[in-house]
Amino acid sequence: MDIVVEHLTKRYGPQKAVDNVSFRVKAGEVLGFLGPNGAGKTTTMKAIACYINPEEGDIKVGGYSIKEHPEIIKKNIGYLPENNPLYQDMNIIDFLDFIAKIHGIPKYLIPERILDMVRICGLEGEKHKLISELSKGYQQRVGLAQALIHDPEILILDEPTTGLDPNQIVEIRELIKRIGKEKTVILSSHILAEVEATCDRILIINNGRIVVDGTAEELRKQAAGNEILKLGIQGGDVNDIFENLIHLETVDAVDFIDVDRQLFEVQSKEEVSSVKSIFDLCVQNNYYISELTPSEKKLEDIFRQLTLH
Ligand SMILES: Nc1ncnc2c1ncn2[C@@H]1O[C@H](COP(=O)(O)OP(=O)(O)OP(=O)(O)O)[C@@H](O)[C@H]1O
Repeated sequence: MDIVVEHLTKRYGPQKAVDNVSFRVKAGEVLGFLGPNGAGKTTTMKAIACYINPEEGDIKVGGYSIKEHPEIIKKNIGYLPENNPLYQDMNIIDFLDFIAKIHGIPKYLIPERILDMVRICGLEGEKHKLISELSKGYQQRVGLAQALIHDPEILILDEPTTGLDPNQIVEIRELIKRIGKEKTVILSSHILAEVEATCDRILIINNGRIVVDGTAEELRKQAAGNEILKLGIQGGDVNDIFENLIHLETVDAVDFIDVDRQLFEVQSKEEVSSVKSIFDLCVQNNYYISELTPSEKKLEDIFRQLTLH
């Protein structure tokens, strides 16, 4: 089932939490929804899961509008809300049984569905424990199990690794990746590395508006701009080398990184590379290159650049 979000706007009082947002998620895709606190991620996800009504715009899930057929959409969506609200005084089996009944799963199918969830979410060893006795990581697995029990085609996970320790984060990401092979997943996070590790595509939202839509690779390219090289040159006076570099036709700017080690940062002009002209310069002057590496802008920097207010 494809998800099509069209001109979605949601206001809280005078504030637009989501402002004319449009995007599409193809069936089978794992989409990372990324943004700083208060960007509008939860609001958008709640609207897709039919928990809130937007003032303007529409969302179609498998062709069904959230305005006309929320009951059909809810059947096809599994939702893990932020902070994962669970009944602490129930054990896992009873809790999943309760959720299965809410979803209207036929009684005779429920035991099998619960066993499937326990297996898929790795809950075998803990299944008779009270939820309050579980670690945060296992509670999150129960949250995933409740979202999956009615076998929805789409899974919406709001910050699924918040509050987990590093080992639990890795485990939950692995689990999401496995589930993502069979489902359409939208996952929100404000951690870029998480989205990059788990998702096919990234959507960045800021102040209620989409600022980027693409793969991590496209995002890097879009923000990469001009070529930047970290360059080490030996065999000549550091200031002469600097002067020679700055006069190369392809070079826009040169900076010292480390004078003693004769390391420079060279920025090329738009859409050209300076690698060949640097090489020719070294040959002409009997210099030699001790280091030449393109410096890649980190995704983290790109994210900050795009979401700075
Ligand atoms: N029920 C509400 N009443 C009033 N304002 C709200 C309500 N829910 C959200 N907002 C506001 O809407 C904006 C978007 O909130 P939202 O929860 O969608 O952001 P988010 O990207 O999920 O943030 P976070 O990462 O902090 O969870 C915020 O400014 C928030 O304060």
